[in-house]
Amino acid sequence: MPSHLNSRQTLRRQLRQARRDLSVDEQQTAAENLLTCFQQHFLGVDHSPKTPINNVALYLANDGEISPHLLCEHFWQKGINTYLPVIQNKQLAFALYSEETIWQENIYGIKEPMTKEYLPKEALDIVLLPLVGFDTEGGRLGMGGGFYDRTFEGKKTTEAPLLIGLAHDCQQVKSLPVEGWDVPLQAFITPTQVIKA
Ligand SMILES: Nc1nc2c(c(=O)[nH]1)N(C=O)[C@@H](CNc1ccc(C(=O)N[C@@H](CCC(=O)O)C(=O)O)cc1)CN2
Ligand SMILES: Nc1ncnc2c1ncn2[C@@H]1O[C@H](COP(=O)(O)OP(=O)(O)OP(=O)(O)O)[C@@H](O)[C@H]1O
Repeated sequence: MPSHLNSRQTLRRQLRQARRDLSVDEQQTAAENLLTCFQQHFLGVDHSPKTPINNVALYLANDGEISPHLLCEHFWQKGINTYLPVIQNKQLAFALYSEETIWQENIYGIKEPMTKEYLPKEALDIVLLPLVGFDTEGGRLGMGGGFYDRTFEGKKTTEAPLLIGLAHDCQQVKSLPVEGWDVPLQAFITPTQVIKA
C-alpha cells in the first residue's frame, strides 16, 4: 500500500479513538459550545441568518462525533428544514428529518429516515458534515466510505450547498494527506472556533 494511504489509515484510527475517549459531559459541553459558535458566526445581531437558510443537512452523531442535535433544535425553532444522509448506490441522498420521521438502519447501524423522497442536493443551502480529521486548507478525513466525496464530486465551491465540517478540537491536524477525489470543505466549526478554508 502506498505510504500516504497507510498514514491516512493510521490517522483515522488515532483520531477516531480520540473522539471516542471524550466523556458524556465533554460531549454535552462540546455540543453546547458548537451551537454558540455557529450562532456567533452565522447569525446577525438580530439573530436571523446573514443570508436566508431554508434547507440544512446534518447527521446523527455516531462513534464519538460531535453532535449537531442542538443546532437541529435551533433550525426547527426557526422553521428551517433539516435533512439526513441516506446511503444510496455508494452516494448520499438527503431525506427530510422531522418529528414524524420513520426510521431504518443502514449497513453501519446508523439510523436513516425510511422514505423514497429526497431533496435534490443542489436545493440544500448548507451541509454539515461529520468527519474524523480536518486541516485548515479545507481537507477532510471521513470514515473511509467515500460517500460525501462521491456525492459532491465536481461541485464548485461557488455552487450550493455550502459544505461545513463539524468537529471536536482534538480532530484538527496540521496537514492531511490529500487524495484526488477529496472534495474540499468551505469551513469547519468546532466548539471554540470557525475555520474558513
Ligand atoms: N453520523 C454519521 N452518519 C453518516 C456518516 C458518518 O460519517 N457519520 N457517513 C459518512 O460517510 C455515512 C456512513 N459512513 C460510514 C462509514 C463507515 C462506518 C463504520 O463504522 N465503519 C466501521 C466498519 C464497519 C463495517 O465494515 O461493517 C469501522 O470502520 O469501524 C460508519 C459510517 C452516512 N452517514
Ligand atoms: N468521486 C469518487 N468516485 C469514485 N470513488 C471514490 C470517489 N470518492 C471517493 N472514492 C473512493 O472512496 C474510498 C474512500 O475515500 P476516503 O477515504 O476519502 O473516504 P472518506 O472521505 O474518509 O469517507 P466519507 O466521506 O464516507 O466519510 C476511496 O478508496 C476512493 O476510491
